[in-house]
Amino acid sequence: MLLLWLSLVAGVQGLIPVDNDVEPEYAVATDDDESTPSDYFVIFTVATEENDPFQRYVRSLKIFDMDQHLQTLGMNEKWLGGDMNYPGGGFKVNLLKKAMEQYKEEDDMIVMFTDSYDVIFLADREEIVDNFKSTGANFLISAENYIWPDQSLESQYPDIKGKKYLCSGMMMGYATTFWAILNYKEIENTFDDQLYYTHVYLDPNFREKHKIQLDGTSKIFHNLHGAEREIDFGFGSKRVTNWEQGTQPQVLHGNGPTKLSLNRFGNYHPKVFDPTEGFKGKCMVCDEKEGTINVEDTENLPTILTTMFITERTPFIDYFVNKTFTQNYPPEKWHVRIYNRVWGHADHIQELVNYHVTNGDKKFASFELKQPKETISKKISDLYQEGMSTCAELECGFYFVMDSVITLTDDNVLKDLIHWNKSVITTQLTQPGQYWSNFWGDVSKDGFYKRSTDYFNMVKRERLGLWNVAFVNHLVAIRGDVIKDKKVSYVNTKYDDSNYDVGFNSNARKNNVFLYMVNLKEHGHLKRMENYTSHRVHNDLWQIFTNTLDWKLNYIHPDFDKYLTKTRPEFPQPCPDVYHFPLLSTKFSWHIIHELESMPGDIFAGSGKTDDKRLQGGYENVPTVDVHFTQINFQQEWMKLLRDYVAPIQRLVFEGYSFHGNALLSFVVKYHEEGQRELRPHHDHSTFTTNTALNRQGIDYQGGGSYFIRQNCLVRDVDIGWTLMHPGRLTHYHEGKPITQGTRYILVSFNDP
Ligand SMILES: O=C(O)CCC(=O)C(=O)O
Ligand SMILES: [Fe+2]
Repeated sequence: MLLLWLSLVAGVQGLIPVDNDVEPEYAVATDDDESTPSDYFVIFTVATEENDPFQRYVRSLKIFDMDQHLQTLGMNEKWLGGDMNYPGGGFKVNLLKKAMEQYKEEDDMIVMFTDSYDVIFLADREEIVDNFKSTGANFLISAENYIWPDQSLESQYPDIKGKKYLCSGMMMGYATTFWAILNYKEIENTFDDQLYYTHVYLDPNFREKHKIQLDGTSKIFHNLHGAEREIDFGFGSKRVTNWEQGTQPQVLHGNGPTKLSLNRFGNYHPKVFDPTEGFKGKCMVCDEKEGTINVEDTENLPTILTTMFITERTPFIDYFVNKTFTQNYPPEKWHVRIYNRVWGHADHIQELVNYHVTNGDKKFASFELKQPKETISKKISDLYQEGMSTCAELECGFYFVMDSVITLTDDNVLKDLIHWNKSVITTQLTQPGQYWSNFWGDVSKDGFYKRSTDYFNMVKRERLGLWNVAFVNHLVAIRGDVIKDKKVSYVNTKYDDSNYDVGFNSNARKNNVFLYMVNLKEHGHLKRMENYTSHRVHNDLWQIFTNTLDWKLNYIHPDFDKYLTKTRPEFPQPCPDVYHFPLLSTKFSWHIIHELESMPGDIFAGSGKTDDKRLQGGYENVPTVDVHFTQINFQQEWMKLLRDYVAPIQRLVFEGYSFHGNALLSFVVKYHEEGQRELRPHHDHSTFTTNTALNRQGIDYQGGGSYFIRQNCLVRDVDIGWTLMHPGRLTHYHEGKPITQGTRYILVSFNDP
């Protein structure tokens, strides 16, 4: 026994690197030692490059401590097995034959062969070997429902339990048997390997002599093609189960058109994500450090290129450009490009560039702005492709595509994506309150959207993790080496120019590039681009219905939310029952003034008289020089603002009353030293009034202010966007104090008249 034992161990040395300095202890090994014969195991695979699916394969082996058994054949060698899309692969058989020669007499050794790009392991060696032994076979080959590549052999297949046709992507058995199989016949490199094994299996004498079986019931191997529905996903700690056969397969093969299915299984198994832990589940792979980039190590951060693409008219374009420029990344390692294809944005973009680049303090590694005169005649896909080639020329470590449809609300997006070190990755961006996002869980045959079973769980942010998905766009980080190796491209003649992103994703999938989406952290969202008007100066002001969240980010005062949580006694009250809070942003104030002042002629002219045709009664008791929101079609927008932001504050400060949502008169008042300077004492035609400062007392004008006569109280120094809220038709008899210099703008709304 001991003699045989030693010869076995000699074989093991070929599999596991042995440290020569260590005294070999195996000669005195006991049965439960590491090097018992059950250890005598090797897994072969053939792979010519260490791409994403190969890394997934190796990780699945590592999870079960089996990577030590792996021998990869053909790595970095030229593939001689013909076109992978057609029958071929005899090359695999010949590589195996060469590698197996050394084990040809090892009759206790168990050898496994699997494909790697479309295979994952789901169990450990012990379970696999035990299951193998329980079959009584000397050699076990995986089975499927379809005959390939030679249908004419149909009648020769023996009937067995479960699936009866052979698939050569996964097999295992004793080394001596495998050797016999590999030597059944000579095989050309370009001959089909599956057909080779089929001939072996369909030779009844050979099959019986060598006890060759197919694994018809997925005891070990499960091929997904035509058998996806037999499989119960099993989650995290639970196993993938073939409920039709009552088995728990240990190796899963995404053969044929089931690659995306396998990707989905691979999002959970082995030990990738466990949705059973807690409500949201647990991303197990997210905790793995191996292969990731430490983005805290600023010295060693990769050089990057970010490219902003503006290919359609975009609301809140300045927010998009600003948030890109202010990302947290060392500028000396950061190249920036802008491709603008929209004439209407050209001047604005130039201004933003002047601010951030020409006059900014960040000195970028390089910068270029391409305006419509250069970009408009080019195809969109060519612009994206050009950006990518620039990245290759600049030897960048990562290339970021950033489309103007995105809104980033976080400054660490670049680093957070680089961290994962993936070939292609995005962060989940979704239209607020919608299921429209920047990734697809699955694609149909034609390459377009298809819902995956877990898409909603991700979009609703119920499952947070790192996901291998079918399609990503709008914010995409692509690793430099993937670009250099030409595995990704925006050029794809199958799709028209407007579907440049569909073409990109299709190319990537074809080239075994995984497309990741991470949703651990909320980095931003997507805007809606439809219904965007173009006839205003500040069209964004009218976006409160279409892009409500962006409207808030841009036009509501940054401190507004803090006041929602205050109690009434905490609320600033400059005069009795006159409350004071930050409502609108400085940007809103500037935009609304600018919008009115850029209208042709003088839109304020003609107002300020008691006869007022704009009013239903045609008469205004205490007229101001003003513009009513009805005049600029802003009334509905303003009412929404009242409902969404003013009403909750009103309920807080005037307890027991609830805003009815009416406001017939909302207007911008202009006091000017040469026009109307003041407003005489009056009551407002409202239950409560809001009065918002749109410019600065002491800078833009002198004097002014709201004076509450009965309370003998003047409020003068109101910051931009801050709003006074006071009772209207009773108790707060008030006047507008005269300005002594400049122009004063206020926004007044008579609420619930
Ligand atoms: O000038 C002010 O602050 C008061 C304006 C006012 O009372 C009004 O427009 O009704
Ligand atoms: Fe008033």
